[in-house]
Amino acid sequence: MLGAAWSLANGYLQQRARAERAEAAIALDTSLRTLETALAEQIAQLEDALPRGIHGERLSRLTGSSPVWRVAPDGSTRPLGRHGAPADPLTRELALRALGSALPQGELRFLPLAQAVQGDGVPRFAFRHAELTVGKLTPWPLVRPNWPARWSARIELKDGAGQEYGRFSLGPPAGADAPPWWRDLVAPGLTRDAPEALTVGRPLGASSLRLEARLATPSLLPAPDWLVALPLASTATAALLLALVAGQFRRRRRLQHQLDQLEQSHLLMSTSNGTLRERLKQLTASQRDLQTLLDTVQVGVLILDADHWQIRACNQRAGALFGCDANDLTGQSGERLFASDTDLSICRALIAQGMPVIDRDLCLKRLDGRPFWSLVSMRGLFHNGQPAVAISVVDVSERIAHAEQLQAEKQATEHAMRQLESAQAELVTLATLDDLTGIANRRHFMKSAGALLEAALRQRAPFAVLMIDIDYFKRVNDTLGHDAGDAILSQTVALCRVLIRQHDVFGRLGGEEFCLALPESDALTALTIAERVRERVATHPFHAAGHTRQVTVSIGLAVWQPGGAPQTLAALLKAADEALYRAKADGRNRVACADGARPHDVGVH
Ligand SMILES: Nc1nc2c(ncn2[C@@H]2O[C@H](COP(=O)(O)OP(=O)(O)OP(=O)(O)O)[C@@H](O)[C@H]2O)c(=O)[nH]1
Repeated sequence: MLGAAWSLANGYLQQRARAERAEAAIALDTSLRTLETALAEQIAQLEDALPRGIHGERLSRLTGSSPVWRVAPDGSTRPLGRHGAPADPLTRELALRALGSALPQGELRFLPLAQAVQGDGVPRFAFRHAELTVGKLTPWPLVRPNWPARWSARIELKDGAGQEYGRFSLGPPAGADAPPWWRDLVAPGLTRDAPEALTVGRPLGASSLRLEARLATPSLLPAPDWLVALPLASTATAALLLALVAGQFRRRRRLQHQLDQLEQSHLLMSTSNGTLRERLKQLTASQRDLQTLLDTVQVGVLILDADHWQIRACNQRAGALFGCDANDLTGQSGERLFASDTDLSICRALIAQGMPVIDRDLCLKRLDGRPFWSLVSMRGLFHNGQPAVAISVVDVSERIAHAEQLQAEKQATEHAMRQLESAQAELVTLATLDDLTGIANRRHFMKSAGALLEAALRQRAPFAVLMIDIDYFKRVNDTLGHDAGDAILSQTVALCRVLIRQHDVFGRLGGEEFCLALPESDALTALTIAERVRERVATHPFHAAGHTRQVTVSIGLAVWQPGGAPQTLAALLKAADEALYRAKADGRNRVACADGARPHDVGVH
């Protein structure tokens, strides 16, 4: 009897040990696959959230959460997801009541909410899928094979304030036979799509959403009938069984320890993913800020791929500059934006050599072919991991047009200034020079000679004047005509100008009468100059009106000597005029000195 009982117990225990090992392996495999699934989804979320270009699609918003509850052997539950809801007391209660000391370990996992904000501004949420994973089942001694039929899960969607937005259930009505999908659902590690999508048709508040999953209250499971026979076994068999059970419990603790380690890893991964998700949110926000900034600035920005110079992205200003929508500009060849092939070649060569193009005035072309001047900068960079070229464009057409207008106005002003100066010079000439001879007129001579005399008086330097008059000039006019007289007047002045010094002043006082002011000239110097003039004119053959004429001049000389009484120009000229009168009276073609100059007159015939 004892041997048979031992054999029976031993066989049973070996069979049970095999079953538990198989279950443990399944549990491990399930946990690993759960981790892989979570990891794959996080990677998918990361990829979805990666920026797709400056003007690409709107970035996906990471919303919702992936609450995962793990039911521990002591009946406690705790969330594994970063945003998981707190452990549900009802779930704990259910687990304890249903399973006693042989608890199933599993996860309720509702993966993640897909959110869509549609045109009416109402957010809609739907479960992508939900899964219930039972990590470990212990069929002995309390759980019967049909226990899953007594379970169901009710899922509620609530916001942070507890406002409910919808609910649905997983599982058959209590007491009904389990349909095939429910058996599949509770099979270890199996993931099942949610039976229906849940749509929330009204706006949500600012608070975040959370999911609550509750297990419906199951019936307490009755103990199997054969268990009643156990107290009838012998004390030794019971002791042996208890020892074997204790060994199984030790084995079970080891497996539990491994599962706890896995759980820790999962928790760590969830925490890391939460950090990553937070970082992605920040990146998304900064990307949004950057996009807003790019769309706000008045600088056109384009990103071209480095190989083909095809436009990958641009901001709205760039679209406006090139006369189209930014989306229409994307995909175009960047080369067609250049009005000059030479400019294009130079820019491409510089970028290819890794050199930036900084603030170049380039003529670019709108998509309809109209050129416009712009200030362009370019440099190479990496965009979405690919070598690219960033181009900034500032329209300077108005500035250049304004500069050209200013240049035209400047040239017009300069031309007007030149005309004014010319007119002014002409006026000065008219005001100061004699029309016929080109020497100073009477007014200008009086002014200039007066200034020279004042300087001479201050410096106590001698100052002389010569009054020159052509002899018998009336006869010239009468015999050769007035024009010939003009010609002889001009020629006489030209002869005299050759003989005078740079600082001397020569003027026509009227008619055929001229005056020469000689600064720093005493009587002898003035007399020498006067004599040269007289002789030069007298010996010059004048040609006028087809005739050759001899002309002579008479000269009156007056001098102010240092030490003498101060003289005025008028007084000096009067004295010179009186000397001239004497020269005429004495026979013309001679030089006569005023009183106080030379004591004698000089004459040559
Ligand atoms: N062609 C010409 N003749 C002028 C000009 N100004 C004055 N005359 C003439 O010069 C002549 C001056 O004559 P007079 O004052 O009598 O003197 P003159 O004939 O030179 O005789 P003397 O001076 O005494 O030797 C006049 O016939 C004027 O008409 C001028 O600008 N051009």
